[in-house]
Amino acid sequence: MLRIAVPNKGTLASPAAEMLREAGYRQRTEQRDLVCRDEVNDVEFFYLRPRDIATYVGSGDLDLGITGRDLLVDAGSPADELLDLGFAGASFRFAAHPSTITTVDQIGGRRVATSFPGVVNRYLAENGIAADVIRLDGAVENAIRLGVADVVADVVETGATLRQAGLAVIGDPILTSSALLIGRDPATDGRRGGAVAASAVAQLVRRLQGVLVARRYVMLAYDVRADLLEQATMLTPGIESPTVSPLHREGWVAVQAMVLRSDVHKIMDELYDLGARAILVTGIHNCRL
Ligand SMILES: Nc1ncnc2c1ncn2[C@@H]1O[C@H](COP(=O)(O)OP(=O)(O)OP(=O)(O)O)[C@@H](O)[C@H]1O
Ligand SMILES: O=P(O)(O)OC[C@H]1O[C@H](OP(=O)(O)OP(=O)(O)O)[C@H](O)[C@@H]1O
Ligand SMILES: [Mg+2]
Repeated sequence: MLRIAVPNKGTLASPAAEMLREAGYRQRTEQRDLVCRDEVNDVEFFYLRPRDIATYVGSGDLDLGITGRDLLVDAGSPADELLDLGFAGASFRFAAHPSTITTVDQIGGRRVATSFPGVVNRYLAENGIAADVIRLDGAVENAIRLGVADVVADVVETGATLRQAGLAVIGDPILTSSALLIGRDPATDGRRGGAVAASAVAQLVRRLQGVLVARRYVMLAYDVRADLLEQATMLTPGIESPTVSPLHREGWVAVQAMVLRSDVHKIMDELYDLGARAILVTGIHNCRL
């Protein structure tokens, strides 16, 4: 049975459970449940603090986990990134009061408050900057106002928290984060499972990839005159190749192709201008490509 770590609370918890549900897995119904067995799929889910998930997966005590890239780097865990799950996007950045520090060079010799000391120390070491890292649990933006630090390093999503604290970002992002599926690469991990576990992991990855594709793409269907088919299918090449079926109406064909959800309105306008009609968009619930 595969054992998988899922965030129990915070930003990652509900989108992670939602994605697993969409991939066909059973999830807990009570917020306080710590374990959920999915007998049908032969998987057991453990609900853990997202910060601890890289540790459990890195040690091999759990097979897979969902956590943020910043949390994975912070833990210094040997777990590998298996799949970017496309949610909980954020960057991890330095910030300070703009009247004090505005460039990364000026961080040397200063006090940096963060709840991600692993990420910050790695960055400082790689860039040859000597600074004093102060570990705090959260609300680090307050550390400057309270005189505990000169610089903060924290997760920035909208930037609203920094603005409210009167702080401005310094330099480029230290890293760009999003939710990941993490695990031990079966090619390099001799300790658990063997072929059966590797194929179970591959199946779970395929299911999650199916959800990602279903979220990004829609199915577009339309009718077009056969002599315009080449031009129309240039607009809708599909992923492999569009499906073209005969229509009862002489000289016309029906076309079906997957298109990016973000492009669908532009493509529909272009197809209409070309002469296509009965242009229909439908959602994809799931897929295996
Ligand atoms: N606006 C955000 N605030 C915090 N974390 C975010 C945000 N957007 C994305 N994330 C990502 O979510 C993960 C942090 O989740 P975590 O549950 O540890 O913190 P949280 O959501 O701030 O919860 P809490 O601080 O209440 O424990 C990180 O990978 C982070 O990059
Ligand atoms: O750029 P924004 O959209 O404002 O989001 C980023 C902020 O949200 C998080 O704080 P959270 O509310 O989780 O509090 P915490 O610092 O106590 O974890 C994070 O630590 C930043 O402070
Ligand atoms: Mg937080």
